[in-house]
This record gives sequence, structure tokens and C-alpha cells, in this order.
Amino acid sequence: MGAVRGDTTWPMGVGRRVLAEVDSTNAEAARLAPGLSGPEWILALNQTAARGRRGRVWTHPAGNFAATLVMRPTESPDQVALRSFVASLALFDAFVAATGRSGGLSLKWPNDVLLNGGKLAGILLESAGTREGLSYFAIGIGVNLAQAPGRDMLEEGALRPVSLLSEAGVTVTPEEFLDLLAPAYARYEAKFTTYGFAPIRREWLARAAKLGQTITARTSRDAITGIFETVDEAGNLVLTTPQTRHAIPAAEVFF
Ligand SMILES: O=C(O)CCCC[C@@H]1SC[C@@H]2NC(=O)N[C@@H]21
Repeated sequence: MGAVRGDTTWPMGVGRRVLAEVDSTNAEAARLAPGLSGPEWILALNQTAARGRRGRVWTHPAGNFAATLVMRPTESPDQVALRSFVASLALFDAFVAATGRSGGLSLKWPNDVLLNGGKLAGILLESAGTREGLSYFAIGIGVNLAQAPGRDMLEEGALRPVSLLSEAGVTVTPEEFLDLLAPAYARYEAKFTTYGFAPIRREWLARAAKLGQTITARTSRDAITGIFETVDEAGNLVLTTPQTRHAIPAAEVFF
């Protein structure tokens, strides 16, 4: 890693497990969850069956970052899910610490991190439980540190994948990146548990890609093209069209 380093103090009470290989760190999180006494980061140097959002395959070339933060939160599932914004902000800070600059970085709703307009990192949230409470919650994070996967598997209209190395010229190992990300996550987690979603939402919006511009949200039912107004207090994407204001809980966004 270059000369710039952020806070690498490992957060108290948080576990750290490094695996040479696993099928998927999210799958491992589900297996480990019942025996956990506190939150834990699971980092894998290789994954043989990594998964992406919406049932897609996630490719994991050598040198890229793949980790899952697994926890057993007690809040309502809706509240727990807002941690995807917490994780996005932590990723943003970890990239700033690794590269020494924030220029070119932005956050794409719901939880991608972009660098120079390309996709640098993605987040996959998984959980088990009921509406009353979750038995576990997993935040799976994939970062193209060293290599951007090929474009052959990409959905039409998807952003081009980019890597930290190609765009910023910075070499960071997965272990070094985890040591930046875990403290950053802990800082935002403390803010979230102390002050709620409001400051997280504000900080996320300050880094949002395409805010105030026209975007398209593709849901399981239809596609809505409108002005990206904001993200509301529940984490919904708010789009306005000449007819309506849409608050969208889940969608794929296209620019
Ligand atoms: O589709 C996306 O953008 C989300 C990708 C998430 C990939 C990460 S890699 C670590 C963790 N384990 C998995 O199987 N998936 C997530």
C-alpha cells in the first residue's frame, strides 16, 4: 500500500477470521452465525462460489477483496437493513484512506461504490429470521482491488467494472484493506446506533452518484425513469416523474 494510511486499530469486541479459500464468505457467515458471541469479519483470499445481488454470480479474481461482516442484531429487520448505507460509507472512507483522495469516488443506491463512474465494489446483504427478528445478518462485500472482472457476464446497461489498481494505481492487499475497512465500519456503526439513520443518510447523500439527475430504477414489476430526488428516512430511493413521487424500496439502478 502507498504512503497513506488511515486508522487501522482493530475494533474492540469484533472477530477477525481469514480463510485461504471458501465457497462464499456469505455462506460461511450463515454457517458460523449460530455459534457467534459477537460480530465477526470473515475474509477469504479465494471464493469458489461467490454470489452477487439478484442471484448473479460474483467473480473473484486473485488479489481482490471478499469479506462478510456477520452479526446477530436485535433491532427490527427494516432497521437492520439500513446498515447497507453504514457499510457503503465505511467502504468510501477505506478507499480514501488507501488512496489518499476522494476525487472520483461516489455511492450508487442502494450500495455500490463507484470510482470514475465504474463499479469498484458491491455489497450483498443476507439474513435469516422473521419479521419480528433476525437470527443473523450478513454484509458481504466484494472489492475489485487488483482486477476488474471481464464484461462478458454483465447485464445489459450495467456499469463497467473497474479496479483500484487500474483507476488509482494503488496496490492494497485484502488483509490491508480489511484493516482499513473494519475500523471505518465501527466508526459509522457507532454513529448509527447512537444517533440513528439521520446522520448516515445525510453523509450518504453527500457522496451520492447522480443525485438530482435522471436515472432509471428497474424493479421486479416495471422500470421507472425520473429525477433522483433523495433517499428517504427508510432508505427508499425517491424518484419524481411529472406525475408522481415514487419511494422505491428495492430496484436495480441504471444511469
Ligand atoms: O452484486 C453485487 O454487487 C454484490 C456483490 C457481493 C460480493 C461479495 S464477495 C464477499 C461476499 N461473499 C459472497 O458470496 N458475496 C459477497
